[in-house]
Amino acid sequence: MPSYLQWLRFFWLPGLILILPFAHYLPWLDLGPLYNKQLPFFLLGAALVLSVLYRSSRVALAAGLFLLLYAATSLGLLPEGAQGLPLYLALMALNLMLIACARDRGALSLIALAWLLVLIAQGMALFLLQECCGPLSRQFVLENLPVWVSEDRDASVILPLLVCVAAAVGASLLFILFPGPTVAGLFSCTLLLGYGIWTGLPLVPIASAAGLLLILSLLGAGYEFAFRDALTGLLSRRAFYYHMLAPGRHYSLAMIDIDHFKKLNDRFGHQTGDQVLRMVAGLINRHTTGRTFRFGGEEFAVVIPGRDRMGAEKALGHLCGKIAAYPMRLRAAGRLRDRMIPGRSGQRIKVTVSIGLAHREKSLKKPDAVLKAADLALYKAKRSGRNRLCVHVEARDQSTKCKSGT
Ligand SMILES: Nc1nc2c(ncn2[C@@H]2O[C@H](COP(=O)(O)OP(=O)(O)OP(=O)(O)O)[C@@H](O)[C@H]2O)c(=O)[nH]1
Repeated sequence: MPSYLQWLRFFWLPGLILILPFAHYLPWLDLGPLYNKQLPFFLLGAALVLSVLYRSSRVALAAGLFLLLYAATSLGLLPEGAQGLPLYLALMALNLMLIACARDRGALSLIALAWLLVLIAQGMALFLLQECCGPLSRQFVLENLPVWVSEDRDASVILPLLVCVAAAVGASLLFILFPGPTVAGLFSCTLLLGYGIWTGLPLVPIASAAGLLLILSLLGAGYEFAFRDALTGLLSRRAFYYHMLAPGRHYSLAMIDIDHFKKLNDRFGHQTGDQVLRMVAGLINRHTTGRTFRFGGEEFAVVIPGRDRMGAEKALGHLCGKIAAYPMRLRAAGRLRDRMIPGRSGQRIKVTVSIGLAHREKSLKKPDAVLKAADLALYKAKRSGRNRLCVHVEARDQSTKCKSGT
């Protein structure tokens, strides 16, 4: 599966929250509970507490910021009308983008505290500015912004809207560079703020939805932590066991092991070994259908759903050859590059894998039995020379057939 499609997984749940405001247009849906004035305090408070537990300074700052703004408007310290609020929301979007750039350092760290003070100072500066100069006048906007943006909209929302769009673009670029649930959550919050400014939605549903988005981003981070392998980005062994509790009626299971990985580690170092693991994981993902898991160490498992056994065997035989033929070169700094550059020297690293494959069939009904058969086939592939695919064959002698990858 292409990596950009994998990124989309970070937006499934935020997407559901982001379409919530559109439910406005569905007359049969009662959105009354979302307008409960206490709800934002509960949701943002929960996000804040969870962020401390998850040691996420970014979510803590975002939740703290929303809480401050919501508390200030609830107490009447900030104007809730169309004149003042959009500017605060835009400033918030800008800060969320900046927060997304930072690294998590633990919610109670000194840096997080310093940042919170800077954010409060910004809010106060904006408050004083509005107090002494009055709200952003229509005249100012019309004079300083292109006419096309300010013809039929309320002028006071145009500048905040532009700031919000800039923040959302910045956050989306960040997400492309550092995909993850936290950046996805903060990016979704900037979109939410932009939507709030655009429609003039009251702060109650915006703050509630922001609380939900931040909670979901933490739950997403928890899921990644529990079910993803941090090095390769593949699903983890734990996810494999959960998947094998209900793998479906027809599937094939491949166990893939990198050959002589210990030697490679010893010769080129652990860092190079890690890069080889990442590259092999990427190649497996690219050249197989089904779900790929990092089973542990230098071993991977692929569960291919469906009855097409020949198709699975063909794809895995192909994978063996693709990995053996893949040009990996060692850079001077000990880093690998995945393409040969003509004229550049660098030691070539040959990486091969052995694969054991078993299909779910009459004699192998339970997932444990399929796993055992695939493991035996892998053992056979190792013993008969490595760099090959061996398939468990359903027969009286439970034999295997093998095919070399070169
Ligand atoms: N760089 C790196 N090495 C790892 C990681 N996990 C396990 N290893 C190493 O993988 C090696 C596995 O070695 P073995 O189980 O002997 O397997 P092998 O050398 O590939 O031998 P065969 O499987 O028989 O071809 C060990 O040296 C582990 O230290 C990891 O995350 N990164």
